[in-house]
Amino acid sequence: MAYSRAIKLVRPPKALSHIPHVPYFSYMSSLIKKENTISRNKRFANKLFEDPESNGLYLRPNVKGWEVVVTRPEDAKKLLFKSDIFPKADFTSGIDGTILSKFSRGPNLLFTTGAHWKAQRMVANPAFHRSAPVKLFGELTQKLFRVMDNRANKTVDITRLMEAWALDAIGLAGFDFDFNAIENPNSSWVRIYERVDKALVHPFYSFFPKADKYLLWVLPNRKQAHTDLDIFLKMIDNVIIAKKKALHENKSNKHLENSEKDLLTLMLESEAKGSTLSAKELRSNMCVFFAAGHETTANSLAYAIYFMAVNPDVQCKAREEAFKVLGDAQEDIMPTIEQTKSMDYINAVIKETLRSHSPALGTFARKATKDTELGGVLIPKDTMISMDIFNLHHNPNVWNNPDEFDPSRFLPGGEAEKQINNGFSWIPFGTGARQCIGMNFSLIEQRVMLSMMLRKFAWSLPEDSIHKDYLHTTNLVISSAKDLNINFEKLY
Ligand code: HEM
Repeated sequence: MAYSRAIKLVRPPKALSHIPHVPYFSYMSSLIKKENTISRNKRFANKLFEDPESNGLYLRPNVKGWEVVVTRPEDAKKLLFKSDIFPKADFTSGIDGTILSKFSRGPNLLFTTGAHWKAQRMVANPAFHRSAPVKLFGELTQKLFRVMDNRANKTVDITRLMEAWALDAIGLAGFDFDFNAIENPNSSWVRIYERVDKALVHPFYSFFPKADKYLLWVLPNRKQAHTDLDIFLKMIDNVIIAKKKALHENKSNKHLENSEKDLLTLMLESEAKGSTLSAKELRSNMCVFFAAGHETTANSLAYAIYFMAVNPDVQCKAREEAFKVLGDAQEDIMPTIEQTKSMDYINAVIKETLRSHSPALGTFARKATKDTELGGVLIPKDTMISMDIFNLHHNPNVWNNPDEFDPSRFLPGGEAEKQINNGFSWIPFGTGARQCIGMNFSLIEQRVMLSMMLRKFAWSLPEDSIHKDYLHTTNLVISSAKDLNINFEKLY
C-alpha cells in the first residue's frame, strides 16, 4: 500500500506518459535546497526549447500530484481564457488547520471558483478600480528616504528595504493598518507578520501538510508560527469590525479622496450597493492581499533597482524621464496619477523587469474538466495544468535574446508591440478572467516609488556582489533575491 503510494508520488501517471517529465527526486531536491531560478530552469525546462519538435509542455510534481506545465503563448491563451475547460484546481481541500489554509487558502478571490469567485470579484473589482493611492505611496517613499538619509552606510539590502516599504504600503492601502516597518523593522507586528510569511512558504509543510497539523508537539517553531498567525488574524478581524462600525456610523475616512481610501473601506462601500461578503470572506481576502500583493511588489521593485544598477545607461535614461516629468528641483516631488501615466520609459523598465524576472514564477494549477487538447497533445480529464511564466518569458522562440535586459522591447514600436500573440507572451500578472486584480495597484506603487528614487539617488552594485553575473533568485512560488546589496549615492 505505502509502496504503491510512493510509486504514484514519484512517477507521473501513465495517461501522461506522452509528455516529458522532470525527474522527481532531483526536482524536489532543487526546490528544497532553493536552487537558483535560472539554473533550475536551465537544468529542467530549457532543454525543451532546443528541440525544434517540442510543444513546450512538460510535467513536474506539485503539492497535489503531477501537473502539466505550459510555456507557449498560444497555449497560455487557451489555458487561461477557457475557464469552463480549465477552472482553477482546488488547493483548499484536505489541509484544514495548516498555516497555509488558515492564512490564504480560504474563501477568497485567489482560491474560490465559479459563482462563489464571481460574487467576490464583483465586490472587489470596483474597489481596485477606484484605488490609486499615489499620495500614500509618495509619503511612504519620503519616509523611506528619511531612513536612508540617516544611515551612515549607504549600502543597503534592497530586498529587505523594499519588503518593509511594500508591507507598509499594503497595510495602509489594504486596510488602514500601519506596520511602520520602514521606520521600525523590528516592531512586534512586523516580526509577527514576517514569521507568518516565512512559515507560509516552507516547502516541507507545502508537500507534507499533515505535519503542520499533527506534529506540532515536536515542532516548537512551527507551533509559535501558529500562535503568531492567530494573533495576526485577530488583528484583521478587529480592523474589519472597527471599519464596519465607522462606516455604519458614517465616520469612515470620508476626508480622503476615493482613490486614497483603503481597499477594505472601498470594498465595504461597494458592498453597500449590492452583494456582501461574510466576515470570513473579508478576512480571507485581506490575507490574500498580503500573500499575493506584498512580496510580489517588493521583489519586483528590488529587481528593477538591481537591473538599473547593472545597466547604468538604463538608469540614466529613467532618471532623465523622472526629471522631465516631475521637474529638476532638488526636493522630493510626489507624482500625481496623471504624471505616473506619462512615464513611458520607467514603465518600460518595470515591464522588462517583470518579463525578465516576474516574482510570480507561474500561475496556480488549473484542472481539465474533460479530455481536451493542448499543445497538440491529449490532456485527459482531471489533469492539473499550470502556466510557467518564467519559461514563457525566457522562451527564445518567443523573445529575442530573452536573457538580455532591454526595456526598449516595451517602448512604442518595440518587440512587444510587434508580437502577434503579444497579449499572451507577457503575462507576469496572468491573463483572462483570473488576471491579477492588483495589477494596476502594483504598477502605480512601482511608478511612484521608482520615479522618486531616481530623482533622489544614483546607485550601483558593490564590486563583491554575488549578483554580479546574473540575478540569483530563488523560491517555490514567489521568487526573491537574497543579499541583494546596493550602493546608494544621494543626489540632493
Ligand atoms: C508585481 C506584483 C504582482 C504580481 C507579479 C502578481 C501576479 C499575479 C498572478 C500571476 C496572478 C494570477 C494567478 C493565476 O492565474 O493562477 C495573480 C492573481 C491575483 N493577485 Fe496578483 N500579483 C501582483 C500584485 C498583486 C497585488 C498588489 C495584489 C493585491 C493588493 C494582488 C492580488 C491578487 C489576487 C487577489 C489575485 C487573484 C485574482 C482572481 O483570481 O480573481 N496581486 N497575481
